[in-house]
Amino acid sequence: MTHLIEITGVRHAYRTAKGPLPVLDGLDLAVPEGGFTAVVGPSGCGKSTLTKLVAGLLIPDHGEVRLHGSPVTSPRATVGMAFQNPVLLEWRSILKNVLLPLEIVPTDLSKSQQEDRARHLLSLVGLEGFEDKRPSELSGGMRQRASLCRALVHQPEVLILDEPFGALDAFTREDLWQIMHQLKAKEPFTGVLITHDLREAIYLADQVVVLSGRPARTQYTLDLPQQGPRDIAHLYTAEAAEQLAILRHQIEIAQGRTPAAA
Ligand SMILES: Nc1ncnc2c1ncn2[C@@H]1O[C@H](COP(=O)(O)OP(=O)(O)OP(=O)(O)O)[C@@H](O)[C@H]1O
Repeated sequence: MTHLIEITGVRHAYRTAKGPLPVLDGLDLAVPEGGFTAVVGPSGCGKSTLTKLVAGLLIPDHGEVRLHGSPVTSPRATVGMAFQNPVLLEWRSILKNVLLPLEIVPTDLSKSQQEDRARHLLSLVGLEGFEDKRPSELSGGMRQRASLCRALVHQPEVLILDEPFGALDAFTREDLWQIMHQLKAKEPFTGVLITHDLREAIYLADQVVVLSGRPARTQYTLDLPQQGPRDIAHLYTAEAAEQLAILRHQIEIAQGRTPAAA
């Protein structure tokens, strides 16, 4: 199978005043085109570092990160990112916030096509009618929906989501999960989701990768094949309970609280 994202044998250490801090030590990850991989692991194990490597914001000390077979050696504009804090610019309308990447990334779209695309994305996430509002006039969940549109507006080949729903209340978070499935059905992308929420991982992803404690390596991969959007009711099935139990066990191993089976 050809993979859009291929990470092989990646090792990376940050240079700090106290010497090198090894963060990744044997990271392997492959995401096929159109795939959606969730990455979970103990706090501070190197999950955000992994996203920086995919975006080309960091270059690994050893090993390789490839997108469509070509090594990532500098920042890639074709990677869209959304974070826990949506960081929308208050002096711009919601529409103009969503259009921001198209002012930076080269595009063949005319100004009116760009605006049509931004409006289309906003309508897909239920923000039709809010295009001219300022970020502070929207709820946290609405701001996060706008930031997802901004991450997708330039049709990135990879969408990286670094705990985008972590600051939302449980109900808003579930709404956003369902919106993610609807978005993916209409605006296909290849995604990497960093999360601490195992339910979120099994609801959204078709592959969950568990990282070990720092320095992190790929400890375990759970495949969750899915055809089309998943019903939220999936989370209350025996199958989901079993998947969650497997992942919880793996996290305990990663945290050093349970020894790995021989
Ligand atoms: N630029 C940097 N320089 C030095 N150390 C860093 C730098 N960025 C991150 N670190 C350290 O590297 C380790 C891994 O950080 P990273 O943010 O990748 O972990 P994480 O798994 O995303 O954490 P969390 O689950 O808490 O969000 C942490 O100990 C962090 O303090």
